[in-house]
Formats: sequence, structure tokens, C-alpha cells
Amino acid sequence: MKMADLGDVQLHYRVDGDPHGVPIVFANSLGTDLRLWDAVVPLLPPGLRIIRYDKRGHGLSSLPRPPYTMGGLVRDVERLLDMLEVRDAVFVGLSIGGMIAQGLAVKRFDIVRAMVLSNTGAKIGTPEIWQQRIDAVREGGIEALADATMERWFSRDFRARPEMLLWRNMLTRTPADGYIGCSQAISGTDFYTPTSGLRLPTLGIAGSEDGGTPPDLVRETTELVPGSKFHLIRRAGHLPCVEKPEEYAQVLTEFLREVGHI
Ligand SMILES: O=C(O)CC1=CCC(=O)O1
Repeated sequence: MKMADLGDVQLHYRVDGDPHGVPIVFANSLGTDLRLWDAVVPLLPPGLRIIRYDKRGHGLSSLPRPPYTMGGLVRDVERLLDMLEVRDAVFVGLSIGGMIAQGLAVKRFDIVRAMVLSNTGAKIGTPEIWQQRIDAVREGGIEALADATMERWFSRDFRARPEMLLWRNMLTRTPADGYIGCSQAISGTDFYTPTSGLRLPTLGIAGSEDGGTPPDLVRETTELVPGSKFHLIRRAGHLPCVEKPEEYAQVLTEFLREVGHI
């Protein structure tokens, strides 16, 4: 566990694998922290420098007051990766993490050499939907959203398992300001034009039962980048790295091999 002091924000991060290996960076979704990748990391091949972090307002990172912007979230990870002297990374972003991936790829070709757009979109939802969620959290806390969120995050089978409660607790223990700030950032983001201009190896991953970012949205976003690939994980919701870690790690490993990262 490490803390990067970036001045206006402190980011919790951790590095696993080979400290001198080729970098792979993971960015989490709304309402989760870097433990999102716990089941996938041990299944990755050797020789990788595996970097994970908690975005602002989440996990053990600091909790600046909202509003947050997508530009600010991109700038946070950009500063973290500059501090760690990361170049030519494969950047794996899930949901809002996939938006951060697109924003960083547009800005920093030297840092992002390939990207994985997992359960994400160039634009997610509408400002009205995000405002409803923000209002609900202001009124009733994140608990008010928890049951509906579990339905978007997980398949019916997984929701019947006790592990589901781990993720429900992770969501409901996210600070309201962190959730609201990131919701505002998503609400204000439309990356269709910038992402269409990207030219880098790109893999899209979707879950067949994802109620937050359905497969068609992930496919459409991924196809903005010419030559991209797409993989659908069946019987999984918004967090296939949790529900199907073996398949997720296998698809990721194949992509790393294809782009010459391992
Ligand atoms: O919680 C959800 O509905 C899914 C989601 C959208 C953006 C994100 O990061 O998670």
C-alpha cells in the first residue's frame, strides 16, 4: 500500500508483480476500489509491473469536495504515472475507469500504448440519469441505490452468492462525496469525437448481463478505434473481472501477447 501526494489530492496505489517489468495499469469503476482486480492480478503472466490505484473520493485516496471533472480524474492518474515514471503501458479501465483510459490515451501517447475498454462507453447514461442518482444519494445515502446497483453489477447467479455482499458493502461504504463527484464527471463526458481519433491497439470487454454499460455500448465505443477487438463474457454483469476472473485474465493475457507486451 502506497500513497502518492500530488498536492491537491493524495492517491492510494499499489504495485504488484515485477517492479522492473512492463507496465499494466488498472482503473476501477464507480463505487469500487483497487480490490476490484484482486482475483485477476494473480492470474496474469510474470514479467508485468501491475499498477492499481484508487481514484479520488474512493478507497483509501483522499476525498476532495465535489464537483469532480473527467479532466481532473485523467490528470490525477497522469500525475501518478508520471511520478512512477510509467511509459508505454497497457491501460485497463473499467466503466468510469474506461473513460479515464480514453481521456488519458488522447492526451498521452507516451504513457498509453494500448488500452482495454472494459464495461464502459464513450458516453455513459444521460445527465438526467446521473442527476437522479446524485439526488438519491444526497437524500438517502448510497444505500438508496444499492439494490438497483447490484442488479446492474452482477448476474442473477452471482447475486445469490454470499460474496455479493462484499461488493455491496464496498459500494455503500464509498463516501457520498466521492460517488457524487465521479457521477458529475461521468455526466459531463462525451468522448465520441476524441476516441474516434485514437489509433492504438484496443480491446473491448463486455458482460452479457451488464445493466450499466450493455454490450452494444461497449462494442460501439470500441469500434470507434480502427482495428480494435471485442470480447463478450457470458453470464457476467458490469464487473466480469469479479464474476469471471479466469476468462477475464485469459482475454487480457492474449491481448498483451498480441500487442507484444509479454
Ligand atoms: O454503477 C453503475 O451503474 C455502473 C457504472 C457506471 C459508471 C461506472 O463507473 O459504473
